[in-house]
Amino acid sequence: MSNPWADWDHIVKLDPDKTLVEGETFEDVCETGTDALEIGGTLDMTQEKMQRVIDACAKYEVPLYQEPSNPAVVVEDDDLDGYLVPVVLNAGAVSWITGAHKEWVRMDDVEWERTTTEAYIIMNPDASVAELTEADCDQSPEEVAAYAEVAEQMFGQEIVYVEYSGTFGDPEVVGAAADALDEAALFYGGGIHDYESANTMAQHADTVVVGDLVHDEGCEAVRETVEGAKDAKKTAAESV
Ligand SMILES: CC(C)=CCC/C(C)=C/CC/C(C)=C/CC/C(C)=C/COP(=O)(O)OP(=O)(O)O
Ligand SMILES: O=P(O)(O)OC[C@@H](O)CO
Ligand SMILES: [Mg+2]
Repeated sequence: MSNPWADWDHIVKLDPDKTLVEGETFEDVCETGTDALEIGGTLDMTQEKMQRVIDACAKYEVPLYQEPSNPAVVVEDDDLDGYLVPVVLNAGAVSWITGAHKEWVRMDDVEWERTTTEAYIIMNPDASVAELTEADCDQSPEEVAAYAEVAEQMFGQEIVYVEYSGTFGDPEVVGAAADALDEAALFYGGGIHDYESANTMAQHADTVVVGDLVHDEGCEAVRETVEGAKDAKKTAAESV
């Protein structure tokens, strides 16, 4: 798989278990200016719910990726541009590092040319994803940087994902991860809710991921985060 995310500043992550704001459509989401859609969540995922969102987004231009939270929810669909499959580096339960993946490969004919892993470092202990994976979220900036380096240099990961799902994280942690990476892309997600929060994290991360906001506040709020992320990239480009 080539890496289209090299051009992504902003992703909207759609949770198939949540609804859009009343009166809004997936077309509105696609028109926020986001660079890609990732479909996934931790709790109560099913293939049917995933499929519904894929079908609703298929006809728009924005690249569409599934982020499966377990092998049973993977949807085979040509409308998807690909699969971004988490590997949780700081999981307490080894299943989320390799076990689920082993089962997936055993069960399915994985389309490797459309599949890339995301090396997650989970940092918010209150997130469902932290509970599920029994993640050890007590990590200093130096430790997160070390995880990022391990991901890229030892495990050849193309994407490292600093995940604060549900809360705005520490920019110092994200900056440390960014400094540790050479070629790998750094995704940041968690608590981005306005221009400023998107702008701050996009100064460190290559790509910011916006989740809850689209479901809770809607597309106008998401559009502001797109602007915040894009402005951070513009400013960085101007200063070199
Ligand atoms: C091998 C395959 C196909 C899948 C396994 C993939 C793995 C390791 C998943 C574990 C981590 C996980 C559940 C990632 C899903 C994406 C994610 C982090 C969503 C954020 O979820 P939360 O915001 O915590 O959950 P809710 O919004 O559902 O509460
Ligand atoms: O829902 P939020 O807090 O925006 O987090 C986005 C994403 O990183 C979740 O996997
Ligand atoms: Mg969530």
